[in-house]
Amino acid sequence: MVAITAPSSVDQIPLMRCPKANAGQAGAAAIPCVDLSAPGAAAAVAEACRSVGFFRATNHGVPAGVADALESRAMAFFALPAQDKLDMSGAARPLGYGSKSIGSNGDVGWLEYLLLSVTANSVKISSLPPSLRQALEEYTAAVREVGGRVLELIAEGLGVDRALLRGMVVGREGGDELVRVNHYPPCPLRAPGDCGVTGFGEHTDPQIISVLWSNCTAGLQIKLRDGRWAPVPPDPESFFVNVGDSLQVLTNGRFRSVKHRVVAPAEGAGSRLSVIYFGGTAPSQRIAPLPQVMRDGEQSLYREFTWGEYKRAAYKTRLADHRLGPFELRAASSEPAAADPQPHCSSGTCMPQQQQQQVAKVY
Ligand SMILES: C=C1C[C@]23C[C@@]1(O)CC[C@H]2[C@@]12CC[C@H](O)[C@@](C)(C(=O)O1)[C@H]2[C@@H]3C(=O)O
Ligand SMILES: O=C(O)CCC(=O)C(=O)O
Ligand SMILES: [Fe+2]
Repeated sequence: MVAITAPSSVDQIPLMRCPKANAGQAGAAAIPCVDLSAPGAAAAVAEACRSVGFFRATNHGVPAGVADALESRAMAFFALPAQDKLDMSGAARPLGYGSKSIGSNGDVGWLEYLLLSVTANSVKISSLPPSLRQALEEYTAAVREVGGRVLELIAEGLGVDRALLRGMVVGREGGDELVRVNHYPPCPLRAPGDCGVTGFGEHTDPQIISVLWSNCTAGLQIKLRDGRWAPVPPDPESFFVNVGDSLQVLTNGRFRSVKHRVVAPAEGAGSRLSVIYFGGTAPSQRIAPLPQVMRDGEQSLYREFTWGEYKRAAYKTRLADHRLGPFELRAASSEPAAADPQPHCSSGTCMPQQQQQQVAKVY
């Protein structure tokens, strides 16, 4: 097991329980798969973004070694003492190294992570080990290509200029692309009832798209349109793409940003490692429905805003909040209740505090 000495401020975090996925294997089957190199990929991508807001992408052209190299370098980094990780990366504010605390508004999860900004040519990192830095650079260059290809396919599927969305995001000067490496060690805690421990609580991603890779340890779940949670079977040979809030707005709600969450691996399951590329745009970019997707007389469901404005507002919210709410113009885009169909612990805490403290020391 990876030994992490958590900073004392997070030793006492309440760990949230995470009810089991309730869409079962049928839910997993509901996850669309798109061969990015096939003829008809644009239509398939658009249909997946419309129906689920999430899909598995195959034939993406990234050699397996690229993610594998990053996985081994990242695991070696996360195995270092906490102080070394903090010294090398700085404490997440929001960029840097974080442990258990997500964002700055009280969200917690059973994970540690690196959150990094991608600049024009490279990942902005001060003093990470050179081998990790190199693996991150290579991975980022590759995943950006996948993101760019997906954005071209989305544009084609929507019937807008093929380069429009890619140009908003990939390598855009002054843009806002992020890479996050999440490490979820096996969790020795047992949540009461039919629950697991929350690794990363339910949320939507605020950007345009997110492209995720994970190792073969499961945990990611997405919320289907009918409110059920579907497990996403891991597949290190594929990438997983999800629609972010900004793409929901750019399509005037035709594509919906998908709620997702991660359940921490149980003891014996191995560590989950995920790497996510978040394709955001420049702070000055206006986020509004693309005129080319609108039908005659169709009204925007959202008031106008820029990415900078949305991001500032988003970072003041809690993970599970409906971040687009304050930007919606009418109830037509109503969000299904955030509440899970299965009841949560009323206290929000599922571990006796003494047990939490013990576990914080193990983890
Ligand atoms: C609780 C939070 C963490 C987050 C910023 C926020 O206030 C709400 C959105 C969160 C999220 C989710 C997707 C990405 O992981 C992330 C980097 C992002 O852009 O929005 C995180 C933010 C974070 O971890 O700082
Ligand atoms: O780690 C994962 O699989 C997903 C994490 C996630 O949703 C995020 O970092 O925004
Ligand atoms: Fe996410």
